[in-house]
Amino acid sequence: MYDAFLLLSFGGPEGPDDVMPFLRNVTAGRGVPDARLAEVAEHYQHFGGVSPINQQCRELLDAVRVEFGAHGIDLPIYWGNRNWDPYLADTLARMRDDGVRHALAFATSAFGSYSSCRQYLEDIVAARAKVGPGAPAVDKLRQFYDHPGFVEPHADALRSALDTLPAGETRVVFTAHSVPLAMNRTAGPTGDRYTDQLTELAELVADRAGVEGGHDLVWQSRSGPPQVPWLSPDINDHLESLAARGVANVAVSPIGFVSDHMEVRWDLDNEAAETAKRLGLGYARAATPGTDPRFVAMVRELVTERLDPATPRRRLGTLPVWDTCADGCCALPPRR
Ligand SMILES: CC1=C(CCC(=O)O)c2cc3nc(cc4[nH]c(cc5[nH]c(cc1n2)c(C)c5CCC(=O)O)c(CCC(=O)O)c4C)C(CCC(=O)O)=C3C
Ligand SMILES: [Fe+2]
Repeated sequence: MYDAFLLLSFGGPEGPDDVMPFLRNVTAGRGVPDARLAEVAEHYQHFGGVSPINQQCRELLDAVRVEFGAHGIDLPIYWGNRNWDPYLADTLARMRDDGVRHALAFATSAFGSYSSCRQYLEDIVAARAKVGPGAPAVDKLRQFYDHPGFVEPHADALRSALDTLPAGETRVVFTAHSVPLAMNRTAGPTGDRYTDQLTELAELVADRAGVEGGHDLVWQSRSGPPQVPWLSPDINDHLESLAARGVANVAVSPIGFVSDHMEVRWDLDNEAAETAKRLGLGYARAATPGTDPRFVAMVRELVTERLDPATPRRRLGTLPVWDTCADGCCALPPRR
């Protein structure tokens, strides 16, 4: 039934001149103030205008190709992005030309919510419409927030980060991309699925990393106009509270991310690390899954379970997951 694999990702600039056009693609019609765009543009320019996400996608594709080969999965592999080259519509046109009829898509986000799930489904619809007759059908793989191939690399990375910290009271801080409160309210079939999944994932990772004495879940990389409420606290504000409480060290686990996106490289490795330094907090940031063999095997398992319904569907969490999202699930929240 399925005849191709598609990596569906966010996309990112590949040089200084790409940065502003990329940011305009991301924020078209989203009401993000120019001042915020200028600030984020600067983050990208610190890296020569190159987002780390593209290289990470290429590495994941290479690893998936090897993994498929080792497990006899004979699907051609494609890559298409929402916001930058290779654009999804161009990829779908190429797939049509290659004779692809029905692809399985792995999106580089583990969670529900408009930004992390529904928007990818809309990207598929829009790209198919642009390609027109003969565009391949594309089915997105299930949300993998609680798959052991995602949980275990995060847990091991947290353990390693904890092991680098000096003596003293250490707090484990899980972090994910903030979203508008209204977006969390429409996440999943009954709302709040984004925060519920992250809350459960934080517990799964903390358990497996042997964390004792509790942990926090906080938010980062807030965008949008200041009068719109987003998930809080922000990680930097939270570090202030921890320092005020006399905590000596923080181990930061970016469970909201599959790889070291700009939000990890800049907002954590630079901004949050500086905040910690200013406050005299010891700081260690845990690695993201990237191309951890368990994460790559997870991608293959998610494909296999769709090719062969007899395949066990591994997961550790308790919230419902499904293959096909209902209409209106993770809807775009109303703008005020
Ligand atoms: C939930 C979520 C994820 C995680 C799930 C997932 O992975 O999908 C995510 C990922 C990413 N977000 C990214 C980049 C950006 N996100 C922006 C803006 C926004 N993100 C939002 C949410 C999310 N974003 C939202 C609600 C906005 C406001 C505008 C809107 O409603 O859409 C902006 C505009 C400037 C700004 O930050 O204001 C940029 C540049 C990159 C690429 C990074 C790289 O280059 O490595 C990645 C992986
Ligand atoms: Fe984003």
